[in-house]
Amino acid sequence: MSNPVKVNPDLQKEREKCTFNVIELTNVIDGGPQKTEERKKREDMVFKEGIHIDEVPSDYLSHKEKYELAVKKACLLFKMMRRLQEEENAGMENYMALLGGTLGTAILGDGSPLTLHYVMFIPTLMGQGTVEQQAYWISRAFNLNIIGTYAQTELGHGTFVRGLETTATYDVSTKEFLLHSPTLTAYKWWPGGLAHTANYCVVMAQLYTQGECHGIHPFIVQLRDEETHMPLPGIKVGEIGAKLGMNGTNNGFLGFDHVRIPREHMLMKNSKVLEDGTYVKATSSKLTYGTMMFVRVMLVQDMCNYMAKAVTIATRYSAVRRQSQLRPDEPEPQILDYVTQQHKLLIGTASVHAFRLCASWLWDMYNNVTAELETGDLERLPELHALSCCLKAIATSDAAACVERCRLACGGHGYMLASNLPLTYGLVTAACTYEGENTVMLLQTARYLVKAWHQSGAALPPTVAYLALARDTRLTHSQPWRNEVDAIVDGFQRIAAGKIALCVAQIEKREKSGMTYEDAWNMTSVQLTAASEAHCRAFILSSFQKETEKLVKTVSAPLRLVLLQLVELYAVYWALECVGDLLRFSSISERDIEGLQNWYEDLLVKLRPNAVGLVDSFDIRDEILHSALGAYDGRAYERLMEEAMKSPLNAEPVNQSFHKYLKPFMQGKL
Ligand SMILES: CCCCCCCCCCCCCCCCCCCCCC(=O)SCCNC(=O)CCNC(=O)[C@H](O)C(C)(C)COP(=O)(O)OP(=O)(O)OC[C@H]1O[C@@H](n2cnc3c(N)ncnc32)[C@H](O)[C@@H]1OP(=O)(O)O
Ligand SMILES: Cc1cc2nc3c(=O)[nH]c(=O)nc-3n(C[C@H](O)[C@H](O)[C@H](O)COP(=O)(O)OP(=O)(O)OC[C@H]3O[C@@H](n4cnc5c(N)ncnc54)[C@H](O)[C@@H]3O)c2cc1C
Repeated sequence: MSNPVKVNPDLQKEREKCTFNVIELTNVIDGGPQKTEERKKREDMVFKEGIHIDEVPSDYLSHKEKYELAVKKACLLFKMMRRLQEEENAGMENYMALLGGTLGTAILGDGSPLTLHYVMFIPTLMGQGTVEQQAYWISRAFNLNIIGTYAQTELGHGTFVRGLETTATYDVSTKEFLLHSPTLTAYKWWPGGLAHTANYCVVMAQLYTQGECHGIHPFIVQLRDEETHMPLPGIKVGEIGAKLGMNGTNNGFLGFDHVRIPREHMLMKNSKVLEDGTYVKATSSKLTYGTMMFVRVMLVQDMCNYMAKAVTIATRYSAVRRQSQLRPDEPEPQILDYVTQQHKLLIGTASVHAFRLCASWLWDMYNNVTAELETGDLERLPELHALSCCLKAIATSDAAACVERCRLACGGHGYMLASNLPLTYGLVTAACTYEGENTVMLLQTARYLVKAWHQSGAALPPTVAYLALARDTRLTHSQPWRNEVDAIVDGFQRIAAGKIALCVAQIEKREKSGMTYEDAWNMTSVQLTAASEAHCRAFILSSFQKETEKLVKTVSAPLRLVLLQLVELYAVYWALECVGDLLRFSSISERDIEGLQNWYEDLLVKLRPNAVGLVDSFDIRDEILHSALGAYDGRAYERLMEEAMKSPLNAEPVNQSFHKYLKPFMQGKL
């Protein structure tokens, strides 16, 4: 971390009072000193290229210019990556390392038109293509000889994948599929990079062969001529328009008018259509949903990157900003001294650690289950699906709440685009919808939980094993409450189990009163999402605690203390947020709640001196933070003024609209 000459003195003092070694924590976060060094080298290399430098801040560009800049940056970045690949023979892992961390969030800016190529097109080729198909397509895609995207969502359907309308009908006479959009609502709508960037794409379409529909399957379709980039005959493609955020991603629409593709362009690792039109079924129809699961798993880590950025910006700014009066006759305090401010920010820091550990746990599970799937073992797929759905939902919604809280914590200056908090919010809130809308994701997990509830105890998979214990109602309120992290984890498991039990009972009651199962489910769905959230919170809390306990065995005593305080803070924060549920489902009392509140306030006091050290340890460079408020040197006011001077309106003292409109209007001549 470079230490510029002039650092704001308040920020400097914060750093001096930090009780642990910031670099030690950075190493822990990166996975070891070696990894920190590698990351820093990658960052140096990228920033030396100057790809991140904008002549004019992109906020002042038009929609079209923003797209053109995003394409330019993506090309420069990949030129560099190609060079790297040649020099160091680096593979996909290197791409992930480069773009998967906070560095990725800086280079991609307000989204990139090539993200979908890497995040979904290539993974779909890898996960859904046969060995021959992979050999043919992956190297072309990896070298960017072709650019692809993932076209699933349609104007009429996003969530309900089974309801997609695009058809792929096999014509045995020519051994081709006919891609067609029978209605306006069948138009593909949303895919990133689809509008003007991709020349190929994976299309999810209803497969028809021998007169029968077999559900949705993936097909590779060429969209544009490889030389002229003109859309091919029968392809209607364009951009869907300006959005709340992600305006660099070039989201598009796509319609087909009887477009023919060779039979070999159906990705056939799982299901197949033979030359004579015979359909061969996959071991599970849900394997087609594999890419979505991959991205959901990746998103949990991605959300940590955004939360870490937001909380770094808001915490440093809170150390620099002085406002109001805390004690009479004393100077205005740093806003970080207000306990309400600590309450807003420290939970953000703790959340980064909690989700980081869960993301890593989930990534390992994903890799293990994927390896099992390769051998035909599908046993753990439902558990992984249930966990990735609820973690995707809670990570994205917590991240959106965290970024918004950080923005509000910066007062008016947080509202400035120069703070980088609004753009970050735009990126994060999009993730609440894409890759499975959050309510829908929670209901998928609830479906699994209800099933698990009906299973016998011995057969329960590890992440729901606690249900067996909690199902024994005699235990529910028998144990006295203790104000300890263990008790809070146990309390959350009881909340989850209690809510699932109530949902199951409600559904049964409603069915007995004559409702169909589906209607009873729908009537109970508000409670089902709450049960699912509680299950997820129990999982996050228990993983955060267990993984941190393992981790602290290898760190110095001062750092151990701080990391354990973060676990406590996270646990007590959520216990207080869910105090009604704890009263309902655990043995907690009013007195215990007072104790919890005191414990929480004590933790804020203990963590306050380390607030800046903790965000410094995320080691996010200024180029990545891209914020006038959050830079390492704390020169927030100077930077705000410098950014204001970049406004095109400040290029001239009088704007032409004065002479054209204001003056005539003021003089009654307009
Ligand atoms: C220069 C740059 C370079 C960059 C390089 C960067 C490199 C690295 C940097 C990267 C950082 C990251 C950045 C990210 C950026 C992202 C960008 C944006 C991406 C956004 C993409 C999208 O937005 S893309 C569309 C996603 N669109 C959905 O997400 C639809 C949701 N909708 C469903 O997903 C289904 O529709 C839904 C509801 C399950 C029902 O499906 P359904 O109706 O068929 O199923 P049912 O409900 O009937 O369930 C029937 C049984 O299937 C089971 N099951 C269901 N799904 C299953 C599954 N997946 N696996 C196993 N089992 C599954 C279920 O558990 C039941 O099991 P059981 O019967 O045993 O109970
Ligand atoms: C920025 C962005 C990028 C995207 N990129 C891509 C891409 O690259 N490729 C791609 O294919 N798609 C992409 N999408 C589309 C995205 O995957 C869908 O928007 C998402 O899956 C939600 O579907 P929907 O828009 O149809 O919402 P809807 O399903 O219409 O949701 C609307 C409301 O209905 C509720 N609802 C729907 N079904 C249920 C249910 N069963 N039970 C209870 N409530 C329900 C939802 O909770 C929500 O409140 C992108 C979307 C965004 C915003």
